[in-house]
Amino acid sequence: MPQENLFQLVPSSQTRSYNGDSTLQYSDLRTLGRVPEKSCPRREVPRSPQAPVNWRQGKLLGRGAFGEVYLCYDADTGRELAAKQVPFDPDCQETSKEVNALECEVQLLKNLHHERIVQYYGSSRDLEKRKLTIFVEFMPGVPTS
Ligand SMILES: Nc1ncnc2c1ncn2[C@@H]1O[C@H](COP(=O)(O)OP(=O)(O)OP(=O)(O)O)[C@@H](O)[C@H]1O
Repeated sequence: MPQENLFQLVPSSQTRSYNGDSTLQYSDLRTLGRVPEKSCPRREVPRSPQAPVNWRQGKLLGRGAFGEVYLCYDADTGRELAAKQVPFDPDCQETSKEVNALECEVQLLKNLHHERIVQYYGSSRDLEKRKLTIFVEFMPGVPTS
């Protein structure tokens, strides 16, 4: 199958990325002496990972309790990620609160950098499609479900 049929381009104007930064980084913890220098070998992860802006949706990787996970191609960096899509009702105050809480959680998880922890890159809310997309490191060996 030609490469262009594998991904669907998601224009950045449709999505609202939540890339706000919290200030405490792994390296800050190291400086503070909370993490031993040798306990965490560093990976090639940007200091402050960002959710992709222009990205293409690829094949379905699996389904979980809260939504579907798709392969995602970041058109700006050429990187492959996994995009977890959680449907929500933007007109419902209750679910909007839950989505806010999820976004905050992703913001915290973005600051965890460890080779044994899947890297979070951020999230974006699409009100039109009524979905919150959470971007995480793509783990090629994970069996599809
Ligand atoms: N980072 C990833 N890289 C590759 N595939 C993934 C990744 N994350 C999830 N998947 C695939 O998507 C499926 C669903 O994942 P998801 O995290 O939504 O659900 P889960 O692991 O069952 O946990 P839960 O539903 O409790 O959140 C997984 O079983 C896996 O096949």
